[in-house]
Amino acid sequence: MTQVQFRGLTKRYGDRTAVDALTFDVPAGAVTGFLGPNGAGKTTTLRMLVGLARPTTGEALIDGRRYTQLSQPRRTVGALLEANGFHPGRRGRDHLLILAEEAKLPKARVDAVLDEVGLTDAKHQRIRTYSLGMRQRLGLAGALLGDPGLLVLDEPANGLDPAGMAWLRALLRRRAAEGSTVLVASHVLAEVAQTADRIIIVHNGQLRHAGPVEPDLESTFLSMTGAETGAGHAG
Ligand SMILES: Nc1ncnc2c1ncn2[C@@H]1O[C@H](COP(=O)(O)OP(=O)(O)OP(=O)(O)O)[C@@H](O)[C@H]1O
Repeated sequence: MTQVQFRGLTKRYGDRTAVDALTFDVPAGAVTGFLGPNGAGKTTTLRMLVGLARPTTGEALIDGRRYTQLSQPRRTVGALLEANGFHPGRRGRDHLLILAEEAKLPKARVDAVLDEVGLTDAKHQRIRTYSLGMRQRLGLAGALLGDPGLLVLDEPANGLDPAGMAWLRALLRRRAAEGSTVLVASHVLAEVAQTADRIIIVHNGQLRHAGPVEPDLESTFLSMTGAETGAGHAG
């Protein structure tokens, strides 16, 4: 069971505060949807959780430690933050083999995760030939490689077709049922309503709401994020 805690987490870029004193917990054995308008600070928060950005103040803790203090990060945390960071000329399976080798994970995990994300038939294709949805699946395969107790996913449904979204939902539900901690940032409220147990809503870097998924998620979201929601706060 992997516990995640945010304590006064703050990130400033110059005089812009992207993440503003966020304090909340993410429970194990559940899918937590992380919601907020464009520019609300979701990606920055997740990047700090997985050690890709340094907090200005405060901390993001995984089982009481910062990401950089974890002894086996890939076995503890699986992250999908952007599906563009691939070498286009590399084959899907080779990409995962390199990750496995770096993390000292058994090669057998590569074929297991390729199967889990439905890419077995495409594993020898070069990544440049992959569709966006296939890249998302490859990114997820990388996140699953170390069989981690915590999944941190930023817009994982991007580019997935309806069958892909149903598959992703089942995967996240299964992981949570097995005791994993699953934190998913998304814009797609309908998808979150179907997948998540709990929601966190942020706006202007601040926590606006934390609680179980409610029947009318859209109303909750709109009231917590105010009239600015539709105003295109793309940062
Ligand atoms: N490297 C950076 N330098 C300067 N400002 C940044 C940087 N990264 C993020 N920001 C700013 O921080 C704020 C939060 O951005 P962030 O990407 O975390 O929001 P988000 O909730 O993930 O948005 P979206 O839903 O559009 O992906 C925005 O105003 C953004 O412009």
